[in-house]
Amino acid sequence: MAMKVYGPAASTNVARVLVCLEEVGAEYELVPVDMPSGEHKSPEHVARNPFGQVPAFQDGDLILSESRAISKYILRKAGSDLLRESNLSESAMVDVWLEVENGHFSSAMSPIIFQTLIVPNFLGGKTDTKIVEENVRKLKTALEVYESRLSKFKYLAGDFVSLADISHFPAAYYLLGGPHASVLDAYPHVKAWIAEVMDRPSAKKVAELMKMPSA
Ligand SMILES: N[C@@H](CCC(=O)N[C@@H](CSO)C(=O)NCC(=O)O)C(=O)O
Repeated sequence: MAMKVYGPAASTNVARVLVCLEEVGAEYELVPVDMPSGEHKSPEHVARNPFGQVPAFQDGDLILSESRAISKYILRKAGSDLLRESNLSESAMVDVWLEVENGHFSSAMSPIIFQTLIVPNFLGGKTDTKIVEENVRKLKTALEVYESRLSKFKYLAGDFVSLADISHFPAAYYLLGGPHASVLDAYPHVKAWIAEVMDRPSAKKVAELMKMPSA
C-alpha cells in the first residue's frame, strides 16, 4: 500500500516530506487537509498528529508526525545515502545541521513566511513588520554561520549532500519567492548552495506541487 502524506504541499513541513519521497522515487499519496476549515484539528487528524498540525504520515499501520522524523524514516526505508548512516561522524554532522536548519534557519523563516505571505493573503490581516525585521536579523545571523561553513565545505554536513541540505528546500523556496530574497546577495556561498538545492529534480517537482491552488 502506498505511503500517505496528509496536508497541503504549500506547507513547508509537508513539502519537506514530499521532497524526501521524491528523492527516493517512492510511491505516495498526498491527502489534502482543509486547514481553513480547521480539518487539521479534527479528531481523525489529531489521531494522526497529536498537535493537530500538518504533516501527518501513514505507512501501513505506522503513523508518524514531525516532518524531519518522517523524512528520516522515508530515507532510511529506502536505504538512501542522504543520511550517511554508514559513517558515524558523517551521520552525526547531518544531525547537527538538520537541527541548525530547524532551530536557526526555518525558525527564522517561518514567522517571515507567516507575516509576509499568510497574514495578508489568507488571513486578510496586516504584516507585522516588527516581527519580520526581528526574524530577518535572526536569519542573517544564521546565514553568517552558513557562509563561513560553506566556504570550507561543499555542503552543510561536509563534502557530501545530505538531508541537512535538502531540509532547507521548503523555507528556501519561500525566501527566494518572497520580499527578502536579496538577503542572500551578501552570502555568495549560501546563495550558490541554495541554488543547487533548488535545482534538484525533487525540489523542482515539489515546487510545482506547492504552486497548485489546492496546495
Ligand atoms: N514540527 C512540526 C511542525 C508542523 C507545523 O508547524 N505545521 C504547521 C503548518 S506548516 O508550517 C501547522 O500545522 N500549523 C497549524 C497549527 O499549528 O495549528 C513538523 O516539523 O512537522
